[in-house]
Amino acid sequence: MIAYRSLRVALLGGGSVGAQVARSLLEDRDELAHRVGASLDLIGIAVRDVDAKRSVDLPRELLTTDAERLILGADVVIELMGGIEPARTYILQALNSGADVVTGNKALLATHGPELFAAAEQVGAQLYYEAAVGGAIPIIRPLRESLAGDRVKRILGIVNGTTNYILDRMDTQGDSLEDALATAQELGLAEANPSADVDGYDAAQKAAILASLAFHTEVSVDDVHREGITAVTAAQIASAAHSGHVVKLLAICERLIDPDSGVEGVSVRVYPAMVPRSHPLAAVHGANNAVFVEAEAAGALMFYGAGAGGVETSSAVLGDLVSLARRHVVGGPGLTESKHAGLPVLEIGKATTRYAVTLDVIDEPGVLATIAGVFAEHGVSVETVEQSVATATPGGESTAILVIGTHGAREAALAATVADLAANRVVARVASVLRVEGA
Ligand SMILES: NC(=O)c1ccc[n+]([C@@H]2O[C@H](COP(=O)([O-])OP(=O)(O)OC[C@H]3O[C@@H](n4cnc5c(N)ncnc54)[C@H](O)[C@@H]3O)[C@@H](O)[C@H]2O)c1
Ligand SMILES: N[C@@H](CCO)C(=O)O
Ligand code: NA
Repeated sequence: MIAYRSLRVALLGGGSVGAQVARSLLEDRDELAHRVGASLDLIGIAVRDVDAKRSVDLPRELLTTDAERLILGADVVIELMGGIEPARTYILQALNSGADVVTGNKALLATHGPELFAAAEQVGAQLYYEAAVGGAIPIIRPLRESLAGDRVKRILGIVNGTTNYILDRMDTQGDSLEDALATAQELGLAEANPSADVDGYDAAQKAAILASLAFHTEVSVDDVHREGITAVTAAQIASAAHSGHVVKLLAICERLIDPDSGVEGVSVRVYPAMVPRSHPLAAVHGANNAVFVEAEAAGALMFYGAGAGGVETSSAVLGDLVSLARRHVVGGPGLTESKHAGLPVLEIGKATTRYAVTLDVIDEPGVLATIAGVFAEHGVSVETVEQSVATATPGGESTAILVIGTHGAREAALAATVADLAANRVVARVASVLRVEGA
């Protein structure tokens, strides 16, 4: 047996991911030592309660409630507690004492990333976070390293498994949103309070992290336009299916020329959108995640797999740990965060998207012309129009359903069109406005 030098590893958090990381560190000790060229010695696991029941039995002598003391004796700190505080303070403490850090904490990175990366750079420490986006799926390293010589133009990501599960059930089983959410909760996918997932907060955090890396620009979660899935109806899903689309909650990061100033910026947004069934993202079912990257030289790439799960996510954490530990052994500076481009983050009104607008209209001569006129007035070009059979309302009026597909239009122009349509006498109801992406 080769006598390796020892790297002291402190683990903060022994929950769903942390416990699996601890198990691998203990069970695969020799193999990991060969891969790293140093032995990874788990010196302790900081938990809230050493007597709590866990999915994996962790050696009692490793458990401690004194995280600060544990950090002081470590070469590498793995933060898997989640949340902003005390995770932020602990990571800063670790970096400032010269330790390298692995974290999966998207909430923290999307709000305090620049502060953490600056602290790491100041002391030449490394900060890795593959688990923060797409769980087990390698996407941070590909953006940070593999595509470092290319120019990413756009990312379309399904980065929240819970909402993808819900929308997939609505599409494949015909469930209502409420029923699909209840099933996701029964399966332990969605929390009792599902807001972080269904309101798009989790996806927005991941979008901020992806955009920062892809565009070499600091993007915070506050810069991300966010719409969740709570307003998506079974009727919208059925109507999307009818036109060969599927509805997905997308995290969209794209380079954009500001239509007003002509200056390049980025647009980062999360919302449910119709995706053509022929697009690779349409085939992402259940709670899986996928990130579709369009780069100038590489073309279209898709990264697909398990976006969550303790065992699966531990793979990403261990991959980071091995990479960072190798560098720790060899010495030299770690990867620093590249933010030199400093592109402005443009508000959603400057983005261009295609739309499907569904209207209940009065069925009388000239209505189609009136509606086409409203679109034309705002410079929104109509690509397709579909009218379905007229029905009589309880008031005796005849109505028809119109589904209007637009060419690419500015968000602001579309919003003004919809407001005018809603106020028009011939429109009984704007039944649905959904964006179309990936076409
Ligand atoms: N679970 C997943 O599938 C998944 C996927 C990707 C990323 N992540 C991220 O990984 C991190 C961990 O997630 P998880 O699912 O394992 O969470 P979890 O809730 O299962 O575990 C968190 C652990 O941290 C401990 N903890 C929390 N605050 C603490 C404190 N102040 N002091 C000591 N211990 C404390 C808790 O007791 C618990 O053991 C989070 O940032 C999460 O966003 C999780
Ligand atoms: N709640 C998240 C877990 C992984 O970040 C999801 O549903 O994808
Ligand atoms: Na990942």
